[in-house]
Amino acid sequence: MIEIQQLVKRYGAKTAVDGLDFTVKPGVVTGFLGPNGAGKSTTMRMIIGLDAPTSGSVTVNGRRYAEHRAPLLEVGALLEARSIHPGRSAYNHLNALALTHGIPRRRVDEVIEITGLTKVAKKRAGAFSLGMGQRLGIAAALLGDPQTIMLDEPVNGLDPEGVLWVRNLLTGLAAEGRTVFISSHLMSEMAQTATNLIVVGRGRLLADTTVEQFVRDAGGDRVKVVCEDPARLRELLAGPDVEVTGAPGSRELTVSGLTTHHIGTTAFAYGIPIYELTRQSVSLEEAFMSMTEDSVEYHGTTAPASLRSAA
Ligand SMILES: Nc1ncnc2c1ncn2[C@@H]1O[C@H](COP(=O)(O)OP(=O)(O)OP(=O)(O)O)[C@@H](O)[C@H]1O
Repeated sequence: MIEIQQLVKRYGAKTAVDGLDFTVKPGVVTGFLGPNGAGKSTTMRMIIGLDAPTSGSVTVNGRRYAEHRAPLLEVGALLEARSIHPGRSAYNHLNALALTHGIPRRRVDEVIEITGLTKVAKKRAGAFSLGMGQRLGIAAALLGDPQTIMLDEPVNGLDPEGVLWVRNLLTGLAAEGRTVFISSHLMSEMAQTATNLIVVGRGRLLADTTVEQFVRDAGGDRVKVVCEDPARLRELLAGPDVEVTGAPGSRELTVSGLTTHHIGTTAFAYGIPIYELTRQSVSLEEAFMSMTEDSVEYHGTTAPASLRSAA
């Protein structure tokens, strides 16, 4: 369990983290989302004591990171995948870490196997591809068999097979009851891996929710209906927490608060022909973009200035 209370981090005039409050619970994968510069890495660095908060507190399993007798056995983290000596082999890197933390050598072999590095374990890490480096970083994070695992952009540089591997690994670790906290700005990936979501923008908390609720709040439960008698269907569907909209003269309605099943069976019961009945699913990507549009630090343009001024 990671608990963050009123966390603030300032670098001179820049406030990177601005009063964050949230808890990362065990047993599920929690995604940490936010646009570039939102404060994700800074928050993660404070969780493992690499940076000190300006104010507020961060604890892992009830204690500050530095107060744990064997922090590596408590929290495994991947923040900088490339923070390894290039001349050292993966095996020697992990073995050195294990030796300094009282971790048995067989655990080194185990994490090498779990992360699929067996064939390259004796090679110089400097010659590793980005994906192999990422696997090595994850191996180091798992070395102490920690209850809490925190990974910054874990799928960065991985091929589709690697992405799937990380997804299965993380959901498996969470299923064992561990706390799994991962950052990304790849919404689509997060949608498939995480159950809970913490969304930040400009250092502030924008949402502390589930992936399901996040999408639903963004309008993901709307149903498009095209039918013969929209005015009549509208009357039949009316009820508390149901919203039906449609333009006059159009056969199309947009319904929220009811399932396609309910709408279809109601129309059928009253003999109203239905021409289309579609659940309008908003992707996590769209939901995220609409939530964070005011907190993106670096806006790109989608068209050259000449085209925009002509439009
Ligand atoms: N050591 C530092 N000195 C000054 N400013 C910093 C420092 N570290 C981070 N910042 C600033 O704090 C803000 C938050 O940065 P941070 O790296 O935590 O964001 P992030 O959400 O991890 O972004 P990204 O997705 O790009 O990795 C940014 O504006 C960044 O420029």
